[in-house]
Amino acid sequence: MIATESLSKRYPRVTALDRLSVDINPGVTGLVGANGAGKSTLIKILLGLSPATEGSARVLGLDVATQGAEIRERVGYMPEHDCLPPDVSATEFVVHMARMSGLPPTAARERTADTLRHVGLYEERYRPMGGYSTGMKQRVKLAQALVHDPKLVLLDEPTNGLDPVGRDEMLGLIRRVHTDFGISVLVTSHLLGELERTCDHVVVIDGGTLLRSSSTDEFTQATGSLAVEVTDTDACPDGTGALLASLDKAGLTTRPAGRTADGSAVSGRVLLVDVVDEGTYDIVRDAVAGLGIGLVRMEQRRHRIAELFRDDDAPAPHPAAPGTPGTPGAPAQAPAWGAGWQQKQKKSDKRAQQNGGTVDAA
Ligand SMILES: Nc1ncnc2c1ncn2[C@@H]1O[C@H](COP(=O)(O)OP(=O)(O)OP(=O)(O)O)[C@@H](O)[C@H]1O
Repeated sequence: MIATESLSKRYPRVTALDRLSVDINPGVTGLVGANGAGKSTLIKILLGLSPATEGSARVLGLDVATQGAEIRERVGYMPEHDCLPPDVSATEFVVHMARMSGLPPTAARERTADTLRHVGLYEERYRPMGGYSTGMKQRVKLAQALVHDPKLVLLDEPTNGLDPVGRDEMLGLIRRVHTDFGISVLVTSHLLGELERTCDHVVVIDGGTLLRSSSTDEFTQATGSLAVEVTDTDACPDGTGALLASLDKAGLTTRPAGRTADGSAVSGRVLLVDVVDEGTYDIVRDAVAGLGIGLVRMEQRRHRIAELFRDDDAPAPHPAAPGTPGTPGAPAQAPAWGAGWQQKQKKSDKRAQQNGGTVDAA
């Protein structure tokens, strides 16, 4: 679908992309990076809207340097910024965009009605868009990207400004763009966590360079950890603490399941136990039975993408205080960016500041 080869984009004071080589296959791909990592720059180059300084890129086999117009005929684009005229309705706007893409009037109207229904806009599609909520505006922006039935859509931060429910709905819609219509998707986000549920593949960039490109499964593959949750009893009022001590004594390595951005544990009732071999399961079971407490669950645990980008030297998690409230069964609320990402984010922010509003005409 997309192939870049040593792609660079240099502005007078900032290198937005630095020799980026990446291949993106059909499906739903997440392009993730902190603010200023170069995501929007890459999208603009892929659409043939901004020339690369060095290197090359092909989209659907077409050269971005010379075949931008052909690419834009076949590719839908949802920009990050608010681009909707306030005085026209969603229907008028999307019909207009469909006509601009070359659809005849009747087909443009039919496709508009179908697409707006698909993104969940009904009666309100006849109202001026100036009165729309952020969620409704994002849906219109998605609809105009889909209306000409492209083979690929490039979605720049589609969940920006949405509340958690709105984010989930938008991510569900994006997933269905591929499953229902077979349209491939490249979606950018600075939130790692939201992409692991939506994407088949994730490309991570930082400071314009490729950090990692792998399938979501590879990112989150099963680890050698067991998540264990136990109950308390009158005889053993801190079941988790007692189990931790018992497993430590048996020579197993244990730690609390999660930590917040400041490194403190949030899921005090869930312990992670490193699996040494099959015998680990028996040791945990016997320890629970020996303490006379109940076993709520014992399951193989998967990584969350954000965990892979935590600094190794980040503060170690503290064992939870007895009785720390937690959500049994739910993974700990990992920060969108681990400590490593936060440092990189600061670097990127600094880079953006250094840029000091310099705007390249490109
Ligand atoms: N026209 C421009 N002129 C000069 N510098 C630019 C221009 N466009 C982008 N940059 C700089 O290039 C870097 C990458 O910007 P880009 O918009 O691609 O990042 P991004 O990952 O999309 O971040 P965001 O999510 O904040 O938009 C930033 O440092 C930005 O300030």
